[in-house]
Formats: sequence, C-alpha cells, structure tokens
Amino acid sequence: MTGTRDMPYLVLASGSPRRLALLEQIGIVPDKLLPADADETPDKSEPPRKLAARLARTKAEIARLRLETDGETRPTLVLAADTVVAVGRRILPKAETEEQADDCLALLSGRAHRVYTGLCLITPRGTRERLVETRVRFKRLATPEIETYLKSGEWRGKAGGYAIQGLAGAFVVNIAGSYSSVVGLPLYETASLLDGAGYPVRAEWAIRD
Ligand SMILES: Cc1cn([C@H]2C[C@H](O)[C@@H](COP(=O)(O)OP(=O)(O)OP(=O)(O)O)O2)c(=O)[nH]c1=O
Repeated sequence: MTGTRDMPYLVLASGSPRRLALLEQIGIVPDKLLPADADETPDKSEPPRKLAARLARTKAEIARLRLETDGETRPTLVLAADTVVAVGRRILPKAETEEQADDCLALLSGRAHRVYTGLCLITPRGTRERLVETRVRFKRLATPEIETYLKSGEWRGKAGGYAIQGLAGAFVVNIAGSYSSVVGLPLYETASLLDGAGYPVRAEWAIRD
C-alpha cells in the first residue's frame, strides 16, 4: 500500500460479519459499515433471482440515502448483497426458529437447490449490479443428523437454514457456481465491480506496485 492512491470511500451496507470477512479475504477493508434494514418479504410470485437483486439494490439505496442525510460529500461506493435460497420457485426463509430450520433441511435433504446472491454497487457514476446463481446438492439427511445440526444453532439467520461454511459443509455432495456467493458475497464479481468503479483490489496493486 503506498497511501498515495485516490481511494474511493467504500461503504459496506451490511451487518453480516461473513460479508465483511469475505471482503477482507481479498484485501478489501471498507471504510464504513452501514447495515440497511430492508423489508425482505418477497412480492407476490416474485422469482428468487429477482428478489435477491431487488433486496441488494434496496439495501444499497437505503445506505446511500443515509449517507446523504448525514451530509457525506466524499465520492462514495456503496456495496450491498442479498442471498436467497430456493427450491425451484419456492423461496426458503432466513431461519429464525428451530422449526423453520427443520422444515428447510427436510426440504433440502437429498436434492439440489439454488442459491442466488444479488450484488449492488452504487458509484458516483451510476449503479452496477450482478446476480450470481449457484447450484448446491445435499445428501439425504437422516432425522438424527438434522436434530444434531439444529442443536448447533448454526442455521440461525441463514438463508435456507444452513451455513455451508460450517457443519453443513458435510451435507454438500456437489456445488456448481460460486462458494463465496453461497456464504454471502461472490468474490470474483465483487472484485470485478469494484475494480470497474476505480477501487483498486489487492491483486491489481501488486501488479502496479
Ligand atoms: C446459504 C447460506 C447463507 N448464509 C447467510 C448469508 C447471509 O448473511 C444470510 C442471508 O441473509 P441476507 O439477508 O442476505 O443477509 P444478512 O441479513 O445476514 O446481512 P445484511 O446486513 O448484509 O443484509 O445467510 C451463510 O452464511 N451461509 C450459507 O451457506
């Protein structure tokens, strides 16, 4: 790091520690965290991919408005994401109760589902978006296995009632797409959006330095 570059001010519109950790994994540390409290209820017959895109955009817009209200004048990049788990068109909840997580796991057992992560980056020159789709196939889960998993509490607050980065990693027979996207932030697409908006990602720095 030379400290001489014009670094845009980067705001991560998220309260998710996983999204922050994923960004840090690729050498990006946001200047500010601004969790955006969006209503995550799907619209009537809203397809899962549209929901993920819409919520990512809504979170980014809420954060940008707050910055405006707070009188922020620096050129700012606002990054937000939303992860949705679906079986076909059926959108699974972000599990908040053991019963919800139990229902999700029973549905995911022995079949494939899709994880959609919407990404939105608001820049001074406009809004850029990406939608990343990943197919995940779970093994068949026996009842005692589900019961043990429920006791772990790892499902709490997770879309689809599981976290691939934890114990549920052992349920995954295969995955086609982006692992980081399932965890909550697709790293390739994030780096590419930020780079396109003039935010230097670490690999770029290494080459330029
Ligand atoms: C499927 C899956 C989801 N998740 C998480 C990612 C997201 O944090 C969460 C889905 O909820 P989101 O609404 O996408 O995000 P959030 O409310 O946790 O955070 P934010 O403040 O950014 O809105 O589920 C995992 O951590 N691992 C997984 O394997």
